[in-house]
Amino acid sequence: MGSANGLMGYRGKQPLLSFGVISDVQYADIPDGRSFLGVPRYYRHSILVLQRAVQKWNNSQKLKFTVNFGDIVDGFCPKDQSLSSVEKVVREFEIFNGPVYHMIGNHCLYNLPRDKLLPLLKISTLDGRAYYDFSPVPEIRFVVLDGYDISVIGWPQEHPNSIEALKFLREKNPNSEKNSPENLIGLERRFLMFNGAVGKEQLEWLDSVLQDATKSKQKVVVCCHLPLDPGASSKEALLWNYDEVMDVIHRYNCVKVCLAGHDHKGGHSIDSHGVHHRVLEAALECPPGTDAFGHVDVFHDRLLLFGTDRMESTEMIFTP
Ligand SMILES: Nc1ccn([C@@H]2O[C@H](COP(=O)(O)OP(=O)(O)OC[C@H](O)CO)[C@@H](O)[C@H]2O)c(=O)n1
Repeated sequence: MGSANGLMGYRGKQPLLSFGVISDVQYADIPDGRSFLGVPRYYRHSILVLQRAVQKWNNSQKLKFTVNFGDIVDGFCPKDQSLSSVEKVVREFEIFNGPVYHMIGNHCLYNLPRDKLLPLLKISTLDGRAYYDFSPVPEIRFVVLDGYDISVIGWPQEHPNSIEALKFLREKNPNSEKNSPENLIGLERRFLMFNGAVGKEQLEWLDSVLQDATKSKQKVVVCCHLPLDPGASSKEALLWNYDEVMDVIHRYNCVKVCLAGHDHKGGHSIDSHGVHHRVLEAALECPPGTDAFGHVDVFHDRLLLFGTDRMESTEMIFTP
């Protein structure tokens, strides 16, 4: 993924800023298991990966903040331990010497509803919304999307977003098991219950943020638990309306990189408009003693992801 030489060549140059990344910790105090497709999952070890990440980020002394790409606690966590487990993982993040920006994933929402989860993750938005942006240096803006805005998980059943999601899912996925992609063809395989969509209001908000970033000559990094490009991800892991989100992004030239989690094996692509998509490898799938986290150096013309162990390093040179 990317060129190791490129990364080495840039060592020693001063980035605009650096930040830490980790995804899909999916901690639970339960024995090791496997995914639906048989990939081993190490539920107790994943928090050790996070601890080593925080230690390394703190030792580096150069990271301005860190980003958690969602799914901090696994859905198999016993429900009477959901709250304490989320608190436990959040406490580990808080050992980091700087701000931590969280986003929500499906597994977070299997454990706690939005009204309980968002305050713990310090996502202080209105009415259960979980999208926001921030600008750590004047030249760069980060946009964090809420991929479960329209979703059948996390909202009360009678919430309009939950009703809209159920209607959509029934239309798009005829299987009685709505997490099953059976008989769905090609990109239709993303219409699964464990995914979600960005709603109309959020799309409008995204458009206004990108308009403002363009006016301010900022380069933008978009972060979302769910991947936004089929080239970087399994079809089954994509945001339901990744195409609508990318249509908004492609109206502007300011978004240079989209980062995501959810598809645990990771991936990298450059789309038709030159936007990089990097899906991060999951902490959950690290066999004991191995790691998957990293830090990103941001330059005017590129992002360099320095991955540890199972997280691949990636050079993402911006398309002008
Ligand atoms: N083909 C599949 C895949 C999964 N399921 C069931 O869906 C639920 C969630 O799956 P899970 O793998 O736990 O979801 P993650 O968010 O950890 O991972 C993301 C995906 O791997 C993206 O590719 C669970 O109940 C599975 O059993 C399914 O029925 N059919």
